[in-house]
Amino acid sequence: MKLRIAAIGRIRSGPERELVDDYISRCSVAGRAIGLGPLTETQIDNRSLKTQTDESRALAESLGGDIKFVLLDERGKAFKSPDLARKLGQWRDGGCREVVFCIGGADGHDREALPAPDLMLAFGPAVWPHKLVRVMLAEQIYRAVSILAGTPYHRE
Ligand SMILES: C[S@@+](CC[C@H](N)C(=O)[O-])C[C@H]1O[C@@H](n2cnc3c(N)ncnc32)[C@H](O)[C@@H]1O
Repeated sequence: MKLRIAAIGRIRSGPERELVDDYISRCSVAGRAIGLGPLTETQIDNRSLKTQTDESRALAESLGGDIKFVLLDERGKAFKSPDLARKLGQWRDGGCREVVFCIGGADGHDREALPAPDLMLAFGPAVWPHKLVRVMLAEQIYRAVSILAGTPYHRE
């Protein structure tokens, strides 16, 4: 089952770029033997997108068919890491082809321009900057894959 982060805005360089790239590559290695990955990233260039609705439409167009759609939103459900891992494992075992995790831009999502999500995932009720959300999401996906792979990365 492929894994993908789709995000509004491009992170070209800097500490967030380095962290996201590191988790993406670690995740793709850890998931290889257990049918998860690669983890990839779609960065949506929003320089010519004028409104939140334009951004959400562009996100919707990038999704593709036959996917599980995870919307990142502070109003969503917070998951313990092992529970997120379990959810990904269930989707993989159920024959899901790809999971796409979507992060909005500075103004968030226009829900009417997006399909209904299979899961709305929150990293708590606080609003985080979208670049940090991308780093945290890449890490949590890597953590979930590590849990399913049985590696010692995650500790409780
Ligand atoms: C700066 S926030 C946008 C905040 C916007 N005012 C709103 O109402 O959604 C940019 C994006 O980061 C993600 N995000 C921010 N905080 C989050 C949280 N606590 N949990 C999950 N995603 C979050 C969401 O995808 C959001 O669209």
